[in-house]
Amino acid sequence: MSSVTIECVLPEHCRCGESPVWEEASNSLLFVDIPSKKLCRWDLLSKQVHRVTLDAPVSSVALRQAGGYVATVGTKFCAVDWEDQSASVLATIDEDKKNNRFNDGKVDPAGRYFAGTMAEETAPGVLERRQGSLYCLFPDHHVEKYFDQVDISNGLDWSLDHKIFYYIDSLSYSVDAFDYDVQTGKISNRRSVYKLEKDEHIPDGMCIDAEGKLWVACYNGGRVIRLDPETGKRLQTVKLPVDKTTSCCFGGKDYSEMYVTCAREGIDPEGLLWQPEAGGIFKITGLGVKGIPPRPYIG
Ligand SMILES: O=C(O)[C@H](O)[C@@H](O)[C@H](O)[C@H](O)CO
Ligand SMILES: [Zn+2]
Repeated sequence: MSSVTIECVLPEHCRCGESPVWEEASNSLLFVDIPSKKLCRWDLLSKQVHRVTLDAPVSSVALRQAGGYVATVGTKFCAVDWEDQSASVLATIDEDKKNNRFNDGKVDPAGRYFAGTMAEETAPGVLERRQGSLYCLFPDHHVEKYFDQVDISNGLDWSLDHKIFYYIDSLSYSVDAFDYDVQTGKISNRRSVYKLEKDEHIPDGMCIDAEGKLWVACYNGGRVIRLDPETGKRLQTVKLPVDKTTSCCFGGKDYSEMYVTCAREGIDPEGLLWQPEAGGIFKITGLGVKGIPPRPYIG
């Protein structure tokens, strides 16, 4: 039995850290700090972090096959040139909803960029309900809307055989599944595969492991949980020394380490006394399971 260890590897004070993505080519972790409008890259060997500030909240980032990255910035899908620190717009969504912004996003097994929206929060978890939608940016840069009525669009990933799309609307306290057609990108047949328990609080970011099990970061729950989407059972709970865990991904050597982002915003000074590392990047080792590489957007 390997033993699980948890370490804060980067004492960043992210207001809302999110969207961790491992970039093998640079041996680094990408992540965003949404309200700070920052896209960050942390180099595993040098331990240096580079930050690019954009002109609107950056809610997710993904690799791009053509080089650089893609990111969801405000209500735009953007291409990001890391060298000259610029973002160019690929598509704009929710133009009729002035208070909306993108939230979590990820690239599907065929290289399409999925991301959902939400109304801007006045405080963590406080927002106008059902304003969000789920979108997909296709390789030719056209966008399709899949559904609306979303509260906080979050956690997304695909099954290892690419036949299921997993999705979280946080305030439904449910992890959902859809049938997935990887040829067309179409989703159908929504159902719930796991309902969160009270002490798990709010489901946020999610990733799949190499055994097809789901890892969900629990906002306010201070943990990541491992779920079997076939049986609907929780298999494991890993607690972290911070409350507002937001998302997780596998990375490092052979994708054998898990990286977890979290938020500092919304914690009062008293709370910060017992969780001084809130907003940092955490690394979990010894899980005994690996992840899979992130896919690049192919447009
Ligand atoms: O990171 C996100 O997904 C949202 O942008 C955050 O604001 C929080 O998760 C939310 O506050 C939880 O309720
Ligand atoms: Zn999130």
